[in-house]
Amino acid sequence: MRIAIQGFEGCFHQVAARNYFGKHIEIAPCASFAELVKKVKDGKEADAGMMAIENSIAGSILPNYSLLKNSNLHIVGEVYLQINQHLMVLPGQKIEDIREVHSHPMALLQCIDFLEKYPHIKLVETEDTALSAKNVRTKKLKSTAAIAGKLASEIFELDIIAPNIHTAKNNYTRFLAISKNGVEAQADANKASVYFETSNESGSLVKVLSQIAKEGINLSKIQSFPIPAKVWQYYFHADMEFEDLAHFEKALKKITPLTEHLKVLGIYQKGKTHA
Ligand SMILES: O=C(O)C(=O)C[C@]1(C(=O)O)C=C[C@@H](O)C=C1
Repeated sequence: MRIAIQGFEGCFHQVAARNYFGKHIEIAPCASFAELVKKVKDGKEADAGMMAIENSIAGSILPNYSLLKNSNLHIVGEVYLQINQHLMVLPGQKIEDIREVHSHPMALLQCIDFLEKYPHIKLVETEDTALSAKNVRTKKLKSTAAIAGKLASEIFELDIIAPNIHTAKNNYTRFLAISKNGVEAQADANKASVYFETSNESGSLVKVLSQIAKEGINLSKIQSFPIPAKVWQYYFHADMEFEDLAHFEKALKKITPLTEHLKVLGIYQKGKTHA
């Protein structure tokens, strides 16, 4: 299988893709999330994709929700990956020599408490963690450090001068497995992602949420987004956990009349939240 990922050799998406799809996949690297979605959609270079959606420290990757909604791709699964961020440099460099730190914006956000201790160091956002590490090595960037995972430090032979610099010990990123053609929901599926709109009147969202609770569904995430064409109106993305497919289908029937434009993005099996 060819799996499109955001990032390049040694990045966290690669690890997530291997964990989910298996060791023998072929990776189709992409410089942005938009390119990832495009590759999965046109299907010439990728059969499926792996896309980060939220992180336990830095929060939701908001543009990815809109990318998903607009692409008509399907969510077929999820994977949670523990993320350990390290500060790495060319051998011999010390923290006092560093003037710039390069990494993916989500990785920089995960390490913001550490980075605030060095206000003179410039933060530079890049396509991904591993590419930042690669650039330090191939361009011989002496006063530049990269924030990336251990795998990248090994591939690009960089020294870790500050290990585990993410703000909280438990740092997890949730990734979604996405595909052009949805797979038929399995009877043992226990999670679904949907989006919907509600009318802009008092209590309309509460009615939906109460119905979800009444049906015994666990709402594991809800996120609101502006609807670009309708100023100050919002749509909602909701992740729901349930017992089995029949349980979800029953609840969905009750929720649908309370919403507008409801769409199921995927029905899949919940990923393991701890390594
Ligand atoms: O830069 C990488 O290594 C990535 O795979 C990207 C990414 C992200 O998009 O959130 C993946 C996991 C980590 O949260 C940090 C960065």
